Amino acid sequence: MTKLSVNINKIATLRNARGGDRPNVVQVAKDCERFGAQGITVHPRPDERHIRYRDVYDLKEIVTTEFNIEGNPTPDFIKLVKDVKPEQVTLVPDAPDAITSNAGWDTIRHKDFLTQTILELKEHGTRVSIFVDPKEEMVEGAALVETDRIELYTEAYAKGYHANREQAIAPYIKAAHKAQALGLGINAGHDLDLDNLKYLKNNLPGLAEVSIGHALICDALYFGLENTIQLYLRQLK
Ligand SMILES: CC(=O)[C@@H](O)[C@H](O)COP(=O)(O)O
Ligand SMILES: NCC(=O)COP(=O)(O)O
Repeated sequence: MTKLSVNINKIATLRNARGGDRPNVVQVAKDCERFGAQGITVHPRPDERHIRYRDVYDLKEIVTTEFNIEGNPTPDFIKLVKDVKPEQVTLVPDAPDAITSNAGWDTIRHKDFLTQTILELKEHGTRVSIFVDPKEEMVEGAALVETDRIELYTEAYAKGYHANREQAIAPYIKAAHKAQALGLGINAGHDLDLDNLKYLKNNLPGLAEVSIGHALICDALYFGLENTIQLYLRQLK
């Protein structure tokens, strides 16, 4: 079964727009779980443009499914994860000023740093996933840094889907087969939506979890949050 983890970054974007507490991030997370979400994902960025570190502590108290914290493993981020002890942490090599995540780890070049960071986090009882491009050599590198899972960065798939979905998914299938052969769990995320999700799910072997935020929250503006979560879950059946 492929689990749906709802990324609620954009709820915090809307909340921050007025400086108040509406929409309430904690309440939305509770409702997402009540509507069927099998996980909650947040990506606290150094500039706290959307999810703030305070939100992460508050969410830890109420998330009853799986809490997945994504981010660049800066010292502040590592402290946050150690304090909160989520079910999963996903390490992403984002530059502080990146408008959004835009690359996977070079697991070969950063082998020592990733290994040390991953072991430190696993010692705190958190499952570790690392954000990687669909390149077999990067997956091979991931197997050498003690990570539990990889998260395949699906922006390229989403961009190529409408033009030629067979071509768009091909590197992801190869990367997933390589990950399975190496005993790595497989997550996926970034720019997944109601158009491209089912094809990914049906063709990617061993897909354990998708984390979806931007498109899902945009869809909820038209279809409502409960209905939208149900629509995404139906794509994963
Ligand atoms: C790693 C990943 O793909 C998501 O966390 C994405 O980066 C969402 O971040 P924003 O909501 O800031 O775009
Ligand atoms: N890891 C991907 C994620 O959490 C959400 O990405 P997106 O759906 O907002 O592009």
